[in-house]
Amino acid sequence: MARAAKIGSQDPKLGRTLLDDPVRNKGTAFTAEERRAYGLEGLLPCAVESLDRQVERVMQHLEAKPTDLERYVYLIGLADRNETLFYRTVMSDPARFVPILYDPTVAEACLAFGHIYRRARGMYITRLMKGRIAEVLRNWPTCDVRFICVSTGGRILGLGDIGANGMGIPIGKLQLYTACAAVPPDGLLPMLLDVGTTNAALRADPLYLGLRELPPPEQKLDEIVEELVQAVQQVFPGCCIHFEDWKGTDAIRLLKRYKDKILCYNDDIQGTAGVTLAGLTTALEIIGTPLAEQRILFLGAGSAGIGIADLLVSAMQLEGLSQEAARSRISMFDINGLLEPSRADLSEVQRVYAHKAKPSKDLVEAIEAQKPTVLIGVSTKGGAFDQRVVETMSRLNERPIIFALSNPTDRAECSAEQAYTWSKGKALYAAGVQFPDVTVDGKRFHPGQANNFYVFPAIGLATYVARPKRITDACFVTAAQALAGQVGPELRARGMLFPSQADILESEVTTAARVAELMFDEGLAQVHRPPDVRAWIEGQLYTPTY
Ligand SMILES: NC(=O)C1=CN([C@@H]2O[C@H](COP(=O)(O)OP(=O)(O)OC[C@H]3O[C@@H](n4cnc5c(N)ncnc54)[C@H](OP(=O)(O)O)[C@@H]3O)[C@@H](O)[C@H]2O)C=CC1
Ligand SMILES: CC(=O)C(=O)O
Ligand SMILES: [Mg+2]
Repeated sequence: MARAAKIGSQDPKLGRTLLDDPVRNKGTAFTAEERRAYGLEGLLPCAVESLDRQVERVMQHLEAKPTDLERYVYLIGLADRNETLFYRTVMSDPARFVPILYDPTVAEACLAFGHIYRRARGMYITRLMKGRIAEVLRNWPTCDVRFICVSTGGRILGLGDIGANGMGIPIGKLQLYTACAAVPPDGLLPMLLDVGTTNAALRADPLYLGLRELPPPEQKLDEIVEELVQAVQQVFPGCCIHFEDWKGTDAIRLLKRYKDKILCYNDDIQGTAGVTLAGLTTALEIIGTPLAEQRILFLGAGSAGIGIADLLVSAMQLEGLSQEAARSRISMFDINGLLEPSRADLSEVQRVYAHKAKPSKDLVEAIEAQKPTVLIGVSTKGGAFDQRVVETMSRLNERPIIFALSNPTDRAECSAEQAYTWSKGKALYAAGVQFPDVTVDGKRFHPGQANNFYVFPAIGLATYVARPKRITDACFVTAAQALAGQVGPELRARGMLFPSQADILESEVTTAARVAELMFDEGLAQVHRPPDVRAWIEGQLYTPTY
């Protein structure tokens, strides 16, 4: 589905307006006829170029930039000038551009957000708007908003609380809905719920763009969130709220509160769980043992850790274990050590993974005691899987599964090179970022990238087409199964646990089709079921053409 040029009027003054509108601007691709009709003559050089020629120029500009952060700034500027050209560029080579628009470059962009800021690309809601949030939402120029990705900036990647600087994440996540899954970009609204920040350095930065105050207590935060959620239902009915990168405890509490009440999901909890289950499914098929027989140890027991653990429990139950037996196969270790019943600092959701064991603050000691077959890092602690950790896992297991999921690159619990070298090529490894290939003893390994971008754009696409009432946990299990099903023998032989990023659109559409089928099967979808779901989805995909 190409985006309509939306040029109807014969107003000769329209030209300037068109050039300033990123959705309708074609730049040098306006034809001679259009230039005459819309008062564009003289406002452009005489060459009339194709979209592909324009992409060629963009590629040259990008080539000349010295860093990925500068490429990021350039691409965001391009999106502000000409959205079609922006998406044509990034969709032409997703494996190259996803790491620039998103993880890991977006981390640098967020840290420098107030300094590289050009223009607002979404909405900023603050507590100062309390009582008027619906009125403020109406300031957004379109009422057909299909997705809001909202963060408080309370936990951005593994960077901690960076407040309003976190806006880079909702912008990037929604750009990936389109760049990876061809969700039409018109109805996507990035949002920063600015509740202040605990980050004193940022509050003192003269170029910081957010509220310079500490976040409110939980109850006050929840009141603002409740008003925002209700305002979204009123102003943008049918809109899906995608929660992203909130402080872990807020993320878990709010998902529990809203998941059965409104159309929403939390990507860090549910999307991450989906991609991890997919990677684990593939890894276990390579080894040839079922999930229900694994012992899984997490480093980190926050929103991502709990989300993954809970979904793994559901998946083990599908393999026949009771909930209790499934939970008993999962242990967790956080900043205060192994989760066990004598710990007084655990939340309700953590307590179910606190099994009777000797208290320990030493990860290697915990590994020796628990004998995990799978080690998953979601701790934000770069380098936490040191040589002793990887060697211990490799001594205990013929093929240790080691997922170092913390972002960005320097927060990964271990690098691909470390995992393959220290395990002597035995590890089945994935990380949140894409590490380069590694050669150990003459064998080349292609590390997996277990990042939720394999899942959330597909959930977005399925939601876009099927308009479900709710997004359930089953949607994420289905997404994981669909994703794992796409890693055939040839990819596995290369050590790959996920589909190739060069084929990301194909992968997301395949996953979305399975999720949409489930939405119809479970009575969640609110549109008429078509005879061929996949073909029906393909007919609604955005293509960046003029
Ligand atoms: N690859 C992917 O797709 C995704 C990756 N992530 C990454 O996972 C990480 C965690 O995210 P999330 O769970 O949402 O964050 P949270 O803040 O909710 O959780 C972090 C957890 O790690 C623990 N922790 C902190 N420091 C250490 C340490 N030094 N040693 C052991 N544990 C520690 C925390 O303990 P305490 O609470 O006591 O401080 C907490 O349990 C982030 O880096 C994020 O980028 C997240 C989502 C998706
Ligand atoms: C990838 C992601 O969502 C995160 O690191 O928070
Ligand atoms: Mg996230």
